[in-house]
Amino acid sequence: MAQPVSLTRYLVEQHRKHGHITSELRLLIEVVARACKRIAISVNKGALGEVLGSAGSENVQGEVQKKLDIISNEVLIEANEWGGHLAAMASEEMDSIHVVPNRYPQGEFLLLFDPLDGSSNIDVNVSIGTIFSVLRKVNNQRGVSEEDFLQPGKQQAAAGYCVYGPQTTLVLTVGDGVAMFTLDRETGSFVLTDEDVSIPEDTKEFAINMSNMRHWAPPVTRYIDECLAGKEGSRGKDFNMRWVASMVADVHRILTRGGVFLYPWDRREPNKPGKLRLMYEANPMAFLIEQAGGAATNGERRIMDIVPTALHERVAVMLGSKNEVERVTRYHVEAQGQQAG
Ligand SMILES: O=P(O)(O)OC[C@H]1O[C@](O)(COP(=O)(O)O)[C@@H](O)[C@@H]1O
Ligand SMILES: [Mg+2]
Ligand SMILES: [Mg+2]
Repeated sequence: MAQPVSLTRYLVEQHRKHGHITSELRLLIEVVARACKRIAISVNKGALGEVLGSAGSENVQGEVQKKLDIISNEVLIEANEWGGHLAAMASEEMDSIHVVPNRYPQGEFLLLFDPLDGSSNIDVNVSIGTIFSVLRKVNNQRGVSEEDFLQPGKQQAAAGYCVYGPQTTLVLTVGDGVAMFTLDRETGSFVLTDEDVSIPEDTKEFAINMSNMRHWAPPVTRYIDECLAGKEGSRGKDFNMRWVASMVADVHRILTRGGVFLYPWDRREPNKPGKLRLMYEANPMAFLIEQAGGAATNGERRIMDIVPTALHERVAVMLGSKNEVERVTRYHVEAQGQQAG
């Protein structure tokens, strides 16, 4: 039987054989993976570890923080502060960037994360996760500032997530396809369990929070109405629906068996482009999805082409099986054309 391939060996091969990553980036990814293992331990303890429930505080976006949001954020900050060639970090749970102190020469990477995605699922024992994105610090002549982070997603050096579900699975791209690693709890290492992940171009499964239906824009209503009409409608096939309400779990399903995920703009908060965060959620997931042959747009344009103007910027998200994402994007473009005409 072939020897299992650990995350470390996979990264060493990406570095040595394929020249895709530097040893500094390899180290950084290993530190993030180690932090995810520690978060997985807290998640698994649940009520025994007193990690469930609210922390009684709010984050910069005005959302109530769960204890596990804060614990996961601290674990990631602590692990990466000394661990891996970083200039600074940014997190969904922190108001502003965290500059890595006193390092000479200054680290060349920027790390962004949603430390705990799917917070509403923590207390009910449903899959949650950590999402991360790595950028390069473009200008190394001066100190680091928030401005350094405002790069489009296409400039990501690496991205991934770790889903804490029935298995703990780390999913990673360094721009050379998507690989999945399952945590072997007996040995404590992430083992390569899937490589060259590929999303089918067509699907019969969509993911959207249907309770927001009355607030959607017409192109989203049109797309979902057609799915719901099934065999008898214009699509000529029946669709299934799934909504975990943890983006990591919904994206993991799509990377595993295809599907389309929509979190569109809606009328509840009309001044916000969407609910999900561009830098911590949409960009890393878009990178993974594109690397697996899928597509990711905000209904108008490729997510990874958007140049952010603020760290905590929000965005509408449509991602997954290519033909479905192209269809719902086309509906948005057609609706704009009608408005303009
Ligand atoms: O409860 P809703 O509105 O359906 O939102 C679910 C979405 O919110 C999120 O939970 C937001 O993530 P956080 O838990 O990191 O705030 C996404 O993971 C998910 O897709
Ligand atoms: Mg999230
Ligand atoms: Mg979160």
